[in-house]
Amino acid sequence: MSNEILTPHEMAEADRLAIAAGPFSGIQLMCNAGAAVAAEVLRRWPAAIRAHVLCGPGNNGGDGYVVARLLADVGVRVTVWAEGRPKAGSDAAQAAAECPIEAQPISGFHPEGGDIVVDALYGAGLSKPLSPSAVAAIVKCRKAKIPVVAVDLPSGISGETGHPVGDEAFRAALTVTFVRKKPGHLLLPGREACGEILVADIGIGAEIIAAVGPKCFENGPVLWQSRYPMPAADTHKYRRGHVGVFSGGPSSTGAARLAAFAAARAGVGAVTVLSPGNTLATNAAHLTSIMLRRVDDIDAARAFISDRKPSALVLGPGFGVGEPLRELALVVLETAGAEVSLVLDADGITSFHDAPASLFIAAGAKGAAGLVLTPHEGEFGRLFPDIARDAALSKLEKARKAAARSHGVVIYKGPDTVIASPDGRAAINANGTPLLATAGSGDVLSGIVAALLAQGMPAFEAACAAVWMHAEAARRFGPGLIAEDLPLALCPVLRELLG
Ligand SMILES: NC(=O)C1=CN([C@@H]2O[C@H](COP(=O)(O)OP(=O)(O)OC[C@H]3O[C@@H](n4cnc5c(N)ncnc54)[C@H](O)[C@@H]3O)[C@@H](O)[C@H]2O)[C@@H](O)CC1
Ligand SMILES: [K+]
Repeated sequence: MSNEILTPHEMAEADRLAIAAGPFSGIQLMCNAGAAVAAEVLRRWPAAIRAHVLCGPGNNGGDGYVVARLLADVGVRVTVWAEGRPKAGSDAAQAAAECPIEAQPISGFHPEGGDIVVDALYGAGLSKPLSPSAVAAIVKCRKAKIPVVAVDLPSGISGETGHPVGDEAFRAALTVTFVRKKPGHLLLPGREACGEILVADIGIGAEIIAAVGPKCFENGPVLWQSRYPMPAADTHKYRRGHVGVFSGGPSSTGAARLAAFAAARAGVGAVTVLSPGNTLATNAAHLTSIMLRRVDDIDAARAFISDRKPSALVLGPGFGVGEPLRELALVVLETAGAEVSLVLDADGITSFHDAPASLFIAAGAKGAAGLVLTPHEGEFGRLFPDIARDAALSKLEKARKAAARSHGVVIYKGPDTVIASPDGRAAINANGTPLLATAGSGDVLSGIVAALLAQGMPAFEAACAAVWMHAEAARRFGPGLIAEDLPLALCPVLRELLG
């Protein structure tokens, strides 16, 4: 299964190229799409008494007329409820003409228990909030508690953003989409409105998708496994990279240790916690295989970087917001060298609230260290306030703009984490779990990212892999998870990844 994601615009381009290249015409693609939906309805609900097919005026409705015809052909009692009529001469008009069932106005739609609803009102072409009669249909489905199968997307949800275009959208038990997923299938709340998602092949081949050139992917091992650092038989600890984690002051050392433990579990050969003098004893009491070095100021940080040549540094977790952090981050970016990466998290992001440009300029300079930023929603708003405020942008587009501006890979965290690279590539993570909404889980993520960077994985792939592994570890551990559990919970995930 391919992991590319097509924006609705790219999907329209794929349709156009496919129709031009043949062998399928527009109406044949529509028939293939309708056939895929009808087959899935029959497979899952073989005993359904009656199917209601809601058809809109565009090609989504066209798919619906095909579904209605095919279900009726095999003896299902089908009623078609239409909102608007297809434009004369369109593929949808042909599909409606070939459907033997007379469409009735959607206002008369009245489902009952045991029925199935096929929602083919609007898909990629949704351009405004749903009409009152479409909203009434949603309410009737909800009250009747009957399964809804969405064609392409639950009507009301934007395929671009995953947000409802108005106040209401269908909630489907199953969404059958075509060719590839769209961002709205993976971004919240669209993901929840879709129910189970099935991607049907309608005859648009991989060469057409390659010609469209999508740059967005569903995150998963297929995307990055070939770049995953496999330890060679003759490796030794420094060949597996060295991560340095800056510790905070006396009351906040735990975050750095969480990142350090996670980095160690994620396969880096050596990890050093860089600790101010007043926290050395606390850190020492909790560390065994992880090294500890006193770092009280910029000079000591510079000395560590030049003596011990770490390949990745984590700065921010528990460190404290302010000028010392800003200075340290800029020194690392400006002097550590392009072979070193800096993961800036938590306080590391908030510290640049008033001066984000200084960070972005330093990260964009020739020879600068690599930068990975890991903001959650609040931190994202502090670093990129104008992008965060722009309601027209999807989370995907926000992350992409932030990556381009900051010259860093951005991990925009949340239940639908988006990872974006300054080169325009992006991935939407789909294995997130509410179990990760626990204190310290972000520190662990930073440690995993740093470990993969330190082992030579390219930054975008390292960020994607870390996000996926972090969520996978949480899922497998299950309820009761706290951040301390996550590093050890990585082991079964790694066992599978490393084969
Ligand atoms: N060749 C193709 O392009 C294919 C398209 N397919 C289907 O085509 C769909 C996209 O078709 P369209 O681009 O025609 O878009 P839609 O069918 O989603 O809707 C477009 C029409 O609805 C109107 N409209 C949009 N929002 C409305 C609202 N809230 N209330 C009232 N009217 C509204 C628009 O003005 C336009 O007339 C896909 O979602 C998919 O289901 C499939 O048949 C596969 C092949
Ligand atoms: K739909």
